[in-house]
Amino acid sequence: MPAEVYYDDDADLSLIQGRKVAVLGYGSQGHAHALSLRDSGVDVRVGLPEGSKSRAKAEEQGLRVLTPAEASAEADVIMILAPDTAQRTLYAESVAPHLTAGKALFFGHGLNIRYGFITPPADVDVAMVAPKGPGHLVRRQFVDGKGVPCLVAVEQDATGNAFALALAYAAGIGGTRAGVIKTTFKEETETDLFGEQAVLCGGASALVQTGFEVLTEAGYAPEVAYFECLHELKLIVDLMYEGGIARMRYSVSDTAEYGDYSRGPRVVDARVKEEMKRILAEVQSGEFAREWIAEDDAGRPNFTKYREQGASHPIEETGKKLRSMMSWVDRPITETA
Ligand SMILES: NC(=O)C1=CN([C@@H]2O[C@H](COP(=O)(O)OP(=O)(O)OC[C@H]3O[C@@H](n4cnc5c(N)ncnc54)[C@H](OP(=O)(O)O)[C@@H]3O)[C@@H](O)[C@H]2O)C=CC1
Ligand SMILES: CC[C@](O)(C(C)=O)C(=O)O
Ligand SMILES: [Mg+2]
Ligand SMILES: [Mg+2]
Repeated sequence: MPAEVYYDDDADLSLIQGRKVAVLGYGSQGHAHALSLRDSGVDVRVGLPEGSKSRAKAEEQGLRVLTPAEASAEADVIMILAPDTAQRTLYAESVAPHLTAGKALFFGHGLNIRYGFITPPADVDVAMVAPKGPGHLVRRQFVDGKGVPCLVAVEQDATGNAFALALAYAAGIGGTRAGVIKTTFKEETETDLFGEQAVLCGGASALVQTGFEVLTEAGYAPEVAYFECLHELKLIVDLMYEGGIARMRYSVSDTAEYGDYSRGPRVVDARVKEEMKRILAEVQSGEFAREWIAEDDAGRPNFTKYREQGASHPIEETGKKLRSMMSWVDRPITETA
């Protein structure tokens, strides 16, 4: 069944302009939501712990910063944009005591609701506004008068108005300029986790690193391998983004197109598809979510090791050198914050 899509004309921005909104967290998503809501005429406060390094940034950008508990007490729409692993404790200590009947609890990703780490009371609205893109792009698009498409879902509709309120919130961050798709917490959470693990982050990183290793181990220059396996990937993905895989195949040489058809399925073969299915099953059963929360509770020993290994991969050193020669590429990721 095709998804239902909503645009600016379907949203009533005044619904969110008439509420007090607390954005808890001021990272990638938090800064984009808080600044864009404010610019859309919404009464916003940011909730951050006393020692948070994000406090100074939010204040510098003209936002009122309170503790998460103070912000939750004051607001009637509370958007949780702290890291997924911090949300359980943040909710229990600072949000739940102030979550009185008729308030709305919003999320940017459904993990804590989907896997039962947070169970809100029955008399509040529970909804999600999840931009399908990184927060810095969400903000940049909004400032440019455009928007990043969002997913909107309602888990609990205590007031009968939860979807309209979520749609208004999505309009406030530019989402309805691009299109908002109605989904469920289950669908958003499971597809988001699968997508970032198997394709977007895990799959793509492993593909790039492995291609780079094969070329450099065979004696080719790391700089040439970097261009082939990482730099040009953006150019290829941009073509897919603009017009699908067909547009990319139209634009590359016939030689590349034949290599794509005849060799690509040998790289991502039936074994890889089976592994993707196992990854999806771990997401659906909650095995991944429980593993990740336990990893965080234990102080992230594996995460830290993986991060160090990734940072010391030879492709990073080569990339750093090459990107410094390309001024248009080497720009800070926090430029919108
Ligand atoms: N990154 C993205 O683009 C996307 C993220 N999401 C979802 O959005 C949510 C936020 O993720 P993301 O923006 O990446 O997070 P970030 O890690 O970028 O930022 C987290 C923010 O929360 C603050 N924070 C940490 N602990 C607490 C706490 N206990 N109370 C309040 N604030 C706290 C951090 O402050 P400090 O500076 O002190 O660390 C920081 O400002 C997640 O649910 C994620 O899955 C959804 C779509 C895309
Ligand atoms: C692809 C990663 C993501 O799901 C996102 C930016 O949408 C995330 O969790 O950061
Ligand atoms: Mg995502
Ligand atoms: Mg995600």
